[in-house]
Amino acid sequence: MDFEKHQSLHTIIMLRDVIRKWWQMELSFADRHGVVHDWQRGDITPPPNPFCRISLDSREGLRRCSQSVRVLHEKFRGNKKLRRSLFHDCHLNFSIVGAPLYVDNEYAGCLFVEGFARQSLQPRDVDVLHSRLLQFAPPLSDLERAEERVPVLDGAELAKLSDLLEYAAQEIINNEAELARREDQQPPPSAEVLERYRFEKIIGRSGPMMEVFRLMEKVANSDSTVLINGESGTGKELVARAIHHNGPRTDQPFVVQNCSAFNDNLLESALFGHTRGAFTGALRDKKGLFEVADGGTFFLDEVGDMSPALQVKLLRVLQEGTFLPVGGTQHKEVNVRVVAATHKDLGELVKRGEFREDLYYRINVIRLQLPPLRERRDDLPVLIDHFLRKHHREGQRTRGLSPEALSILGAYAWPGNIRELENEIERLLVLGGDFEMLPADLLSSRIRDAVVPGGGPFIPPRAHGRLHEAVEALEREMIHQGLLRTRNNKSRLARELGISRSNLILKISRYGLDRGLPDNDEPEVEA
Ligand SMILES: Nc1ncnc2c1ncn2[C@@H]1O[C@H](COP(=O)(O)OP(=O)(O)OP(=O)(O)O)[C@@H](O)[C@H]1O
Repeated sequence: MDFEKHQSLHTIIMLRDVIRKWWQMELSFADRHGVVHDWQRGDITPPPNPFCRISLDSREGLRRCSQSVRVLHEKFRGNKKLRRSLFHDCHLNFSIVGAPLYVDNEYAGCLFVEGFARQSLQPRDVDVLHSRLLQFAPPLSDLERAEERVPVLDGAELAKLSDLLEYAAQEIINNEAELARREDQQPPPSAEVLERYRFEKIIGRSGPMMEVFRLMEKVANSDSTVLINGESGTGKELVARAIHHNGPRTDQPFVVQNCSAFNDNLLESALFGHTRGAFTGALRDKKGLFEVADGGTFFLDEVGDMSPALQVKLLRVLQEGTFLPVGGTQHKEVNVRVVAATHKDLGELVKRGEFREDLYYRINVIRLQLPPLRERRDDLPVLIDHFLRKHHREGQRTRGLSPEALSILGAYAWPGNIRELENEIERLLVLGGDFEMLPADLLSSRIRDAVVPGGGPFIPPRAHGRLHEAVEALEREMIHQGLLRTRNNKSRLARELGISRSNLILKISRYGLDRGLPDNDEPEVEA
């Protein structure tokens, strides 16, 4: 959830004011990973509680405060039934109170207020507090005054604060639903915009692609860093190029580098260049790609595969526009717009400590999510048509696909996405010889077998015989295709089909569809 868009809500402004006036504390937000974005950005309003102020000021203290918030967040995340406020004691033994946020029944983060005591501090408490603080900060000179400034909330006050937090959370949830409703009602992108992307050869007219076009239109003219997320072959590079060509840097270079293509040393030298003698074989100075891209756009593909050392260097380029070539002693300056892409969940990598959190927030300014082809099947006919024209050779008859071939392509899960579809169509055209309509048996066996195990013919729904048998045949087919498409994710498929998970499992077993399928489904906690 993007908390920014709720900050200006009248109710949130009022509640924030009330919390400040009554208790001198701050209303804060942690996202669905338990990350407090304001703190990450260094945007910390100094709390009057001097112990908390010192803690938030120090690197280690901030880490411990964030960890304390994360414990509260884990309690919410671990139990979907917890919808009311909760308390937790922080690393300094003060209290945090938080209220969870749910959007579409999914946990989306929490609102919290921290840094208060639940009863007056005793001299012994102050000593303990002070000694904990000493673990990462210099001694406090005036302990007595510090102690007086700690907000103390008794039971009744605490109940009020919890109510306010729950109220604020409800306001945000309502606002989120309202924004989603308005988004749904937004008019589709203008004909001019669609024409432009058609020119860029980005084909798509499904809902998810319209959303992508709308966002592209917004980001193209800005200079902000963009993160494109999507499985392999979904068109990340194509979209990055279009963003570049539709923005002010279009006359400047567009440079591409895949971060998983080289080992660390080679990648560093490719990105940042090297000086003569920097390593064996470096016979002369060599410009890095960041320098080549100066003034233009740099598309960094598979950014999630960058080593920690290179992540530091990339962060510096993004924050300061400078870098040091390998073996160099002088920083170089560049003005490059970075469009990064990955098929990985960078948030997850951050949690596992494999991707720097500060870099994540720096590149995740605007995120474009490219849908996999299986989630935009409406685009299949236009994409097939596009690739039939694209790979049509001079002198060949214009050809189409037989209905049976089309229905197999329509049912296939396309793990390799548009790249796989394009290759398949190109292959069909080569193999098709003089066929007017390309038949299903020319399709790759991989595709035929996945759709109809054993490679038998695809049976379209019957239009004759007994109704209940035809309905059962259709139901079986839909579940079967769904299992292939979702890779056996029963929770997701049940949601898509609009039936309960237990009902789906019963049907799978009744139709004997559970044989030979990998069991990678995760049980879902029911709300
Ligand atoms: N919407 C689209 N319309 C037409 N062609 C597309 C579309 N999306 C992707 N393609 C084509 O599919 C192929 C793969 O696209 P691209 O290289 O941009 O994907 P990618 O997500 O960057 O893949 P990878 O992560 O494997 O590098 C390209 O030939 C591209 O032209």
